[in-house]
Amino acid sequence: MPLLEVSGVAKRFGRVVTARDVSFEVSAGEALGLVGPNGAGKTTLLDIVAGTQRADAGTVALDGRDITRLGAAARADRGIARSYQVPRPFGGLTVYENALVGASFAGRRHTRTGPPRDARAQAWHALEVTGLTGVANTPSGSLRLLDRKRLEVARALAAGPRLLLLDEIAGGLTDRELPQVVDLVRRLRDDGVAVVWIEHVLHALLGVVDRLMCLAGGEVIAQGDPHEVIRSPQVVEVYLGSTVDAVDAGSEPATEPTGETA
Ligand SMILES: Nc1ncnc2c1ncn2[C@@H]1O[C@H](COP(=O)(O)OP(=O)(O)OP(=O)(O)O)[C@@H](O)[C@H]1O
Repeated sequence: MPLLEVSGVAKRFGRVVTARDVSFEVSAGEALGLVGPNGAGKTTLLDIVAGTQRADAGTVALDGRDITRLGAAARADRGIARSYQVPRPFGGLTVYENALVGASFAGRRHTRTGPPRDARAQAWHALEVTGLTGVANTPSGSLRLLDRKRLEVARALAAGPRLLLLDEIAGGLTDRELPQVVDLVRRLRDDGVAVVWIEHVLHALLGVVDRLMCLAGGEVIAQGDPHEVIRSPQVVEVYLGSTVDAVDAGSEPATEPTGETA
């Protein structure tokens, strides 16, 4: 049984259709890459899985249980965590305190007297995994971009997710920084966390994901083996254009810049 099962999801904002009968599955410990042109509906799809947006139609199931009607907090309780495209840590809090906020978001661990011990341990573990223990006491507002991206993952990870939804965590990073993020996602996946990763930095994605899905105009136009997907004529036409041969070599599709820069 797949860990996540999205079936027949539809969503529109007025005339803008962001999902039209979208279906996909993710197994435990599997990494799925999500690509597509700007405005294709990728982030909205992540929102629908995380429960921060309601679909107009379709279902979302986790472990075979329908969670379509559950809100974001209840889904977090069940093991879904997400990062946001533009990291917005609580700038006045330290890196550790930000991770602790993430750990406390997992409702089952929250008590009226504050975060219990295992939340603190979980927060510290998230900093260890993401390589942030050296800046644990640094105010997060003063972090460089790479560490802000790591903190965004750490905050999500601190909630102890089984399914981690990542939204463009590689955007704006340098060629020297990128492999660190790729390695981080790979380790999480290898530790058994299922990952759905939206990313325009294709060669970063291709270094990790088991499967790739391309969304355009709210429709899944290809999904499957990553290298087959990037060579699919439809994906080349609507997303990659003439850069397809260069993608494996490290170039990126010609999209509008969407991530923030350093
Ligand atoms: N809350 C909202 N209200 C109205 N329109 C919205 C809302 N959220 C998203 N949209 C619109 O839905 C479309 C899809 O947006 P979405 O952010 O899901 O695309 P995306 O594929 O993630 O794009 P990008 O690669 O640029 O991040 C866009 O046209 C966007 O303007």
